[in-house]
Amino acid sequence: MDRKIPVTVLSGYLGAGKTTLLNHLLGNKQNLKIGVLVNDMSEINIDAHLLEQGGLKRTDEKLIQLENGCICCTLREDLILEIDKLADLDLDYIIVESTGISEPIPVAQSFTYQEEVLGIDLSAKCRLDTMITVVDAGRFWHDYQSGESLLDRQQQAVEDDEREIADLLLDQIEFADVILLNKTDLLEEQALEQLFSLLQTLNPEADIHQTEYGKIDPSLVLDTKKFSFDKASQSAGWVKELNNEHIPETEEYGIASFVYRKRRPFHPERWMKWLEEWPAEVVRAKGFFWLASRPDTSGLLSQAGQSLAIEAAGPWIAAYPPDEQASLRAEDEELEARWHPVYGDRMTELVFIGIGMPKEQLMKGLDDCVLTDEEMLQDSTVFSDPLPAFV
Ligand SMILES: Nc1nc2c(ncn2[C@@H]2O[C@H](COP(=O)(O)OP(=O)(O)OP(=O)(O)O)[C@@H](O)[C@H]2O)c(=O)[nH]1
Repeated sequence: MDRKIPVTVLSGYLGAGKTTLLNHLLGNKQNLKIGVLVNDMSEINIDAHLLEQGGLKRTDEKLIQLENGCICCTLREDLILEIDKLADLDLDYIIVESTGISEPIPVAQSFTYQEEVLGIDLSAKCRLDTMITVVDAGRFWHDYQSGESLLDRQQQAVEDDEREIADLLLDQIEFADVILLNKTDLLEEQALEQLFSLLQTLNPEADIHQTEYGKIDPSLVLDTKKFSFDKASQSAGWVKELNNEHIPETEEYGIASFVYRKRRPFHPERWMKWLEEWPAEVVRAKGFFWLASRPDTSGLLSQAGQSLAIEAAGPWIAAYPPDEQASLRAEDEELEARWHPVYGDRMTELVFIGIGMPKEQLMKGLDDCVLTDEEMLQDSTVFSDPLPAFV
């Protein structure tokens, strides 16, 4: 194979307008021979005439529906198998419409390595070109703030799928190369501009376009050469803030972000209380925290809408035996640069993105959660810790 087939993957929550966009692209594809992989839990609703007529020859087009119904990590084998089949046809382009509940990262990963069980290496035949996420302007806030899981809505991929809808929406937004803010007809101008600015803050690397019924110039979403795995993993606004690349603020709509950095641990009870009274203005928060009662392990906090999760982010290097600490510091310049003579790498670094956030007040509230000078002298075991165990 002398040329790798470019692939565009469409993501977006259920009903956002993926199929509408796909139909639009198929109807405006000029002379491209496009293979389509639809992975839809509901019935396929691509206009039949777009596949049969409109210059698309049956042999050129292939429409495959995955029987298991969903492109998720568990079902990735099906996806790889079917794209591999498509790639053997004489196609110019492949478009994959993933289900509204699939996470984009596992889908993108399928294009980057040799799948062991199947022995298929898609990266030899295909090139992931663009990850598009379609956002429903009319429903975004409703879904994001709903506090519901896929399970609540009976939309889970597998029986015990407890993913929160807000987390899924964010994964899809933060990993995209191109975001289509679709259904712009359903939102007032002002609210639309605000949502547009928020999307820019959540993913400063993405191209964002406003669309109605997915009507977009195909060259903005096909063969853009925008995808790179490393770039996509680093494009989220919170990652940029943590890396000290401050995202420009859009004063007009009150959208702002800041990082809270502190080389003092949180008092578990005061931190828990702060989490329980989560400020409504914060739309997205993510980062690492140091908890006084758990001096060996760093915590990872991730909030999206009503969904708030904490988990272990790995051991603090400062909890390692001194010789191991020394060798790790010698190997890792970045670690060495932020090493503190007393606390080592232990510190809190949390990014907050929100609308109309009272930054000073929030910073003050967080400062009140960290240990006082007196408490700093106490042993980690004296603090009662109501937070859930790290997993
Ligand atoms: N008002 C309005 N409706 C739209 C727009 N784009 C799509 N729709 C409608 O929204 C509904 C869902 O669109 P689809 O394209 O099927 O959405 P989808 O993302 O493919 O949905 P799933 O496959 O269920 O995940 C359809 O009734 C569309 O006609 C738009 O810009 N404005």
